[in-house]
Amino acid sequence: MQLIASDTDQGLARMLDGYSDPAILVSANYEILATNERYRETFGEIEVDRGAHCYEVSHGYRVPCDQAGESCPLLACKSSGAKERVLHIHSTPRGKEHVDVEMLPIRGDDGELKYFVEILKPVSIASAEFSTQQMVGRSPAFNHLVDMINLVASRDTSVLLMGESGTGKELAAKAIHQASPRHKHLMVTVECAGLTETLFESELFGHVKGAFTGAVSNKPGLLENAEGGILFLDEIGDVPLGMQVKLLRLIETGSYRAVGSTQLKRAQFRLICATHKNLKEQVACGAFREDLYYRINAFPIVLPPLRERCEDVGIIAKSILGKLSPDENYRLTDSGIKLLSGCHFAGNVRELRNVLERATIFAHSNIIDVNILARCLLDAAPLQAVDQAGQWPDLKTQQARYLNDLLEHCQGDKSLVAKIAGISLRSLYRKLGLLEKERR
Ligand SMILES: Nc1ncnc2c1ncn2[C@@H]1O[C@H](COP(=O)(O)OP(=O)(O)OP(=O)(O)O)[C@@H](O)[C@H]1O
Repeated sequence: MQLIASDTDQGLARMLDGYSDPAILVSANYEILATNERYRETFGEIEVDRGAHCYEVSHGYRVPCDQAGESCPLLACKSSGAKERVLHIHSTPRGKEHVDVEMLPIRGDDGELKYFVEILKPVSIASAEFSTQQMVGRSPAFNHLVDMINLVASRDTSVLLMGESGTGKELAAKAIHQASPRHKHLMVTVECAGLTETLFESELFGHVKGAFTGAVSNKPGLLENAEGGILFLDEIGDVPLGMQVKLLRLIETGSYRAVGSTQLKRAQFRLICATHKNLKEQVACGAFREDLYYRINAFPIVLPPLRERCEDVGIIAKSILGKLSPDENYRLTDSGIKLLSGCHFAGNVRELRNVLERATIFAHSNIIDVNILARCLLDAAPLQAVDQAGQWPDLKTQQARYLNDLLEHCQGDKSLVAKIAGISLRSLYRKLGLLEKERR
C-alpha cells in the first residue's frame, strides 16, 4: 500500500491491498489518498506526494472528468450513494488504455460520503493506441462498444452483432471469443450469405456417405470443430427459411443430425451471430423467423458506422497501415488524417483499408500525404451530405458544402480539390465564383 495523504484512515487504505485488481482510495474532492500494490504495478507510482487528483493522474485533465466532457463515476457515486461503473480511457505507462472503472462509496461515522474506492481493471479486448492485433479506437461510440463486449464476453449469452458492412463485426466476434472462457476452443465462422439450404445444412451438420450425389465419404460438419467453443454465424439474415427451422432446433435442443443420417448428435457451443440487415424488418416481412430472432438476440450489440467515430479514423488508419506492411513503417501526414476523417466511408473500416492499400501502392516513399490519399478516395464522399435534421439539402447547397469542406480539407489547394471532385480547375473556379456571388 502506498499512503499519500497522512490523515487518511490507515485501516481503510490497507484494505486496498485485499483487492486483486488495481485500486485506489479517493477523497470526496478527487484527491488520491492511497494506492495498492497492483495499481502501482499496472499504472506506476504516483509521483505527486500530496494532492494528486484522480482526473490529473488518470487523464491529464485539470478539472474533474464531468467538467472535461466525460462521465465521472465519482460524481455519479456521490449522487446515487451506490456503486457505479464506467469505461474510461486512462493514461498509463504504456500509453492510453481502456479501463473498466468501478467506484464504491464509503460513508464516515456521520453517514456522509467520505471516501471512494476506485477499482481499475484494464480492458485488453481493444486498443486505444496503434495495434495490429485488436480493434482500435477511443471515441465515445467505440468505448461504448468495448464496454458492451467487455460486459458480455465472460458470460455464455448469445450475442447478435448488428452494423453496416465493414464496421468490424467479425473483429468484435473475435474479441468476444478471446475474452471468453471458451478461448481455448475454436471459434468457427460460417459465412451464411450465398449458401443454399442444402449446402448450408451439410456444411454445418456434415453428411454421411451416400447422402447425396458426390457424398463419397462421411464428412463432419463445422459444428464438430466448434465443440466447446464458439459458432459464429456471419450474415445470419441470409440463412434460407428452411434452414432457419433446423438452426432453431439446434439452438433449442443442442442436437442435430448429419445429412443422410438418423443418428442424433449433441453439440455444445456458444452462439454469436452478425448481420448488416435489419432483422426486425426481415421478421415483419416474413423473411426471418420471429422465434429464431428472439433466440439469437439475447444480447444485441450495435457496431457504430465509422462516420459516427471520426476521431478514431487516424488511429485506425495507422493500425491498418501497420498491418498491411509491417516492414515499411508508413507514416500518415496530419492533413492526410484530416482528409480521411472527414470522409463518408459507406464501406466503413473495410473501405478505409482499401483506400490505404491503394495509397501504399501510389506512395513513392513511406510518407502518405493528402495528395496520394486524394487519388485513392474513389467512392468516399465528404461527410454531412444529410442535414442534422435528416433532411436532404438541395443540390446547390449540397455542392456548396461539398466544395467548402473539400477546400478546407485540402488546405485551399484548388488543383487538389478539382482532382478529388472530378472536375476541371476552370469549372471549379466557375463554381466557386458563383458561390462567392451568392454569398454577397
Ligand atoms: N476498430 C477497428 N480497428 C482496426 N481495424 C478494424 C476495426 N474495425 C474493423 N477493422 C478492420 O476492418 C475490416 C473489416 O472488418 P470486419 O470484417 O470485422 O467487418 P464486418 O462488419 O464483419 O464486415 P461485413 O459485414 O462486410 O462482413 C477488417 O480488416 C478489420 O480488421
